[in-house]
Parts: sequence; C-alpha cells; structure tokens
Amino acid sequence: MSELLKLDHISLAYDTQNGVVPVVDNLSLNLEKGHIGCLLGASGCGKTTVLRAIAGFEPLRAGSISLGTTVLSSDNEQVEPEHRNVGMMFQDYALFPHLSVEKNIGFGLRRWDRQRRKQRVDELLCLAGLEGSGQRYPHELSGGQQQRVALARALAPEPELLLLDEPFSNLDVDTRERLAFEVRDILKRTGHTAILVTHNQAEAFAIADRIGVMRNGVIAQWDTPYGIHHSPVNAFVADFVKREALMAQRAQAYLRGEAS
Ligand SMILES: Nc1ncnc2c1ncn2[C@@H]1O[C@H](COP(=O)(O)OP(=O)(O)OP(=O)(O)O)[C@@H](O)[C@H]1O
Repeated sequence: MSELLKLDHISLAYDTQNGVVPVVDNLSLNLEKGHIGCLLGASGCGKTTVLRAIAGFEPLRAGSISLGTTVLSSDNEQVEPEHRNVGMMFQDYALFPHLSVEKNIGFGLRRWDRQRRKQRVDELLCLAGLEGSGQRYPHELSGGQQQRVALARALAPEPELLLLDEPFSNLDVDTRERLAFEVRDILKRTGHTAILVTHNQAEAFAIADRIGVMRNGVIAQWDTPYGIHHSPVNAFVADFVKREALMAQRAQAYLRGEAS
C-alpha cells in the first residue's frame, strides 16, 4: 500500500488577546491509503486543531501537509478547504433536520446529474444499512442511524480522505462501540482512508490501524494498536494505556455494583 496523507513537521498556534499560543509542535505522521488513523489524547492536547489544519481551516506556522502528490498546506501553498477532496464527520451529526435522509446523503452531489445522484444515494443507503429509510427525517432515526447517515453523506462525493471528529461521543456506550466497528467495516469495504480524533481509548482500538497517542501538541507514539499496547515507547504512553484500561475496569465494576 502507498502513503496517502503526510504531515511533515507541522506546527500550529492560535492568535489570542494574550499573544500567540502554540498548540501543536513539530508533529509528523504518515498514513497509508486505505488505513484508518486515530489521534488519541486528553482534552485540549490539540487533536481537533490538527484535524482542522488537514481540512484547511487552520494555517500552518511551519511544516507541510500533503495528500498523495498534492501539497495542501505549506509555506507557499494553501489549498482552499472546498478543493481538498476531504470529507468531514462531526460528533453532532450536523444533519439538515428539514431534509429527508436521501436528500441529506445527496446534499454534496447537487451538481451530479439526477440519475447518477440517485444511483450513488441508493448505493450509500445500502452500504450504511439504511435501505427503506431514504424518505425518513433525521428526528425519526436513532442516534446511531443518524450517525450512519452522516457517514454516508461524508462519503457520497468520494473524498480521498475522511476526517472524523469524535464521531461517537454523543452516543451511549453500547451504540458507540457497535458503531465504531460498523464504521470501520464500511470504510474497509469501500477502501477509504480516514483520520479520527477521540479521547476514548476503546474507540481508538476498535477502529484504527494506526494510533497516535498525543500529549500537549506532540505525538508521543504513532504505531499500530498492538505496538501501542505491547511496546509503549515511554512511561507516558504506558501510563496512558494502563490508566484508561483501569478506568474501564472500574466503570464495569461500578455498573455491576461491585465498587463505590
Ligand atoms: N480558536 C481558538 N483560539 C485560541 N485557542 C484555542 C482555539 N481553539 C482551541 N484552542 C486551544 O488549543 C488547545 C487545543 O485545542 P483542541 O480543540 O485542538 O484540543 P482537543 O485535543 O481536540 O480537545 P477536545 O478533546 O477537548 O476537543 C486547547 O488548549 C484550546 O483551548
């Protein structure tokens, strides 16, 4: 497989009333075509800022971002978000409430001819397990179904890269885990490349081929889930993995009424 997304020593910062606040420092990663990468880390470590930079909403202070052979962002290049061929899916679904499922999915295909658009929408309804739901409205669907509509809408124009920002965090725990596996299955079946950000380790391990454990704007380790789990590169990654596993165990025990 070949490399699709390349973040090469990128730095990001925000201009605030108190001056420039650095957020991401000298971060690099490579993601192969067809792979799902995940940025995993505590709130505020800079995950969403990296995603926004890939989408073209944040300028780089240093480094470059390329997709295939195209440089998207660098010192002298800044491709507009709408020309990046990148799809996005957010935690709040962002579906249009007044449009049917079919129209939501076909929203980005308005320039396609009617027959091709209908064919693509039908294909996506089927892929997302929503056959027969095309005429329904978002409020008539469960959270998990709404999120599958959002995924279908993001995939409709066949983006080269899909960005998922905490896509499951508004769902209950069971739906969240099931949907993470379903989304992985859909992306693998269609061969899409994606980057997901989350602070939830179970989600990251359920969906990703590569995980980047982040801390204070830096990737501490970019590796396979197996590598992160079995060969953490430093004490921070080891503690992070252990702490989350311990918290999950405690939560399970609490739910079973075994702990206070
Ligand atoms: N528009 C902004 N202006 C100034 N600072 C910002 C802005 N957006 C984010 N930040 C700061 O940048 C840092 C990184 O934010 P970011 O949203 O990337 O973190 P995150 O890891 O995605 O967190 P979360 O999991 O809570 O979404 C935080 O300290 C945040 O307060």
